[in-house]
Amino acid sequence: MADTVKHPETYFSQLVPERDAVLQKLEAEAKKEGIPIVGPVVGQLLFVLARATDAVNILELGTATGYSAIYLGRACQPANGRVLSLENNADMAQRARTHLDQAGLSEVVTVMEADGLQVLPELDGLFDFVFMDIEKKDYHAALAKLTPLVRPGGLLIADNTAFVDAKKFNQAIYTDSGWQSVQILSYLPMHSALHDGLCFAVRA
Ligand SMILES: C[S@@+](CC[C@H](N)C(=O)[O-])C[C@H]1O[C@@H](n2cnc3c(N)ncnc32)[C@H](O)[C@@H]1O
Repeated sequence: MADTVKHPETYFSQLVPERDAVLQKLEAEAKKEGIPIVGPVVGQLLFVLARATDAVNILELGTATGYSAIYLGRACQPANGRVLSLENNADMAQRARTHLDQAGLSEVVTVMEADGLQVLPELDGLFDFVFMDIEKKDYHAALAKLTPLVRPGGLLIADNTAFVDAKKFNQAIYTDSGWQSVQILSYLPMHSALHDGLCFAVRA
């Protein structure tokens, strides 16, 4: 059997991607204020997947201060893509807009102050890529509303699916023939909850 590194958590923590000054500032604020941002590993994962899937029409549910939106915006910017990010807290939405401006992404990412559950049925267009990171108890209701907005072959990523509140969503996407999904349980260095889950699903 092949040798594996002795302490994978320590080892992979040394390989966490570098961040620029704006992202580092948001990480410091998140730590100080207890804001549950995705952190640099999931952020880079979103970037890689959005870039790899050539996503140009991206939807995010749950902006907070704009940390994950920066990764999504940077992923689609070269292809002239756009991100619509929904945030129901007015103060957070405003902070995110300021940060996205500082990151040079104000033309790429639109932060809409709205309750995702209410506004989803009113949205037009088909999205290539959706990142869901709102209250986990609302994932199940959000799934029904966002499904018609995802193009066939589009990707849905849901964060924190190891939270008990996400179980109804997990069961629904597992059994829904309209989605092909997979859940990963992983050590994610600098992720908000170290031994958490992530769901990846592609629209049939
Ligand atoms: C986990 S944080 C988002 C973190 C962000 N994705 C990041 O990694 O930088 C969740 C955010 O979703 C917002 N939120 C919760 N329920 C929502 C809803 N129904 N519609 C829109 N935003 C919601 C909260 O106010 C909070 O700012």
